Amino acid sequence: MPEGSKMKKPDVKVVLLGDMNVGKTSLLHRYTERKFKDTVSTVGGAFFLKQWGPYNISIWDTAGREQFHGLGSMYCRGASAVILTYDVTNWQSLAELEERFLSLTDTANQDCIYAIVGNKADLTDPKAQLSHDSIGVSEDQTQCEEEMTEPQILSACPTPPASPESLSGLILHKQVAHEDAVAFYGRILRYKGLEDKSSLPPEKMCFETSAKTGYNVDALFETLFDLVLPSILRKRNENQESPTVDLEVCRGAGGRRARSTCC
Ligand SMILES: Nc1nc2c(ncn2[C@@H]2O[C@H](COP(=O)(O)OP(=O)(O)OP(=O)(O)O)[C@@H](O)[C@H]2O)c(=O)[nH]1
Ligand SMILES: [Mg+2]
Repeated sequence: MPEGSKMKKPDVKVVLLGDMNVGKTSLLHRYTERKFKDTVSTVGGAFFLKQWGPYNISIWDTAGREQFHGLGSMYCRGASAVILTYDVTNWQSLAELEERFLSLTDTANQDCIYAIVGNKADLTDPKAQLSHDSIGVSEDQTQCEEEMTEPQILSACPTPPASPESLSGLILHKQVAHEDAVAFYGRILRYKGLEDKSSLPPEKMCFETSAKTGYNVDALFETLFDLVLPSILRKRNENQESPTVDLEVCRGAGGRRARSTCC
C-alpha cells in the first residue's frame, strides 16, 4: 500500500460466530474468493474488508474452539450483524449457539441484526449439491443437473462416516430441521427484547447454505449488507467524520495490516 495512503475505514462490522468445524471460514472464502479451499482451524480471529457499493464492510471470522471463547465478546463489540452458524448435520452445533455463543453478542450494537445459518446443506439436500456460484457453473454442471438421479438417502446413522466428502452423491441424515433454527431465532429476539422486529422475520433471517457449492452464500451476505445499510447511513450522519483513517497514525500505534489481521 503506497506510503501515506489511506485505508478505508469500515462503516460496519459483520461477525461470524459458531462452533468449530461448522464452516465459518469456508463461508468467508466462498463469498470473498469464490472458492472452497482447505482450511485450518481458526486461531483468534481475522477480518476481511468488503467494498459494498460506496460502503466498507468488515467481515470478522472468529475461532469456534472453546479455548478462544473469551475473545468472542471482543469481536462482537460494535457489530451491526452477527451470523450465528451451525452445521445441519450436527445437532450439538445448534445447541452450542444458544449455550455458548449467544451471550457473546451482548457487546454488539443495540440495533444489531442476527442471521441463523445452517451450513453444509450439500450433505443433506440434493438442491444444495449443485454449484450455485455463478462463476463456477460450467455446461457439464447443467448436464449433471439433468442427469441428477434421486440421491440415496442414508438412514440416520449414529456415527456418520469420517469423511462426508467420500459420500458425494449420498445424502447424510439432516440433524437440524429448519424449524429448529426458526425457533432458536425467536428465542434470540426475545433474549434481545426485539420480539416486535417484524421487519426481520425468521423466514428472512434463517438460511441453509453450502460453502462447498456456494448454495445461498451470496444471498446470506447480501441480504445482511442491505439490512445494515440504514445503520451505516445513520452512523455516517452522526459522525460526519472522514470515512478514512490516516495510516500514519495507525502505524504510530503499531498499526497492523488491515487485511487479515489476527488479534
Ligand atoms: N461438505 C461441506 N463441508 C464443509 C462446508 N463448509 C466447511 N466444510 C468443511 O468443514 C471443515 C471445517 O470448515 P471451516 O471453515 O474450517 O470451519 P470453521 O467454522 O471455520 O472452524 P473453526 O475455525 O475451527 O472455528 C473443513 O473440512 C471444511 O472443508 C460445506 O458447506 N460443505
Ligand atoms: Mg475457521
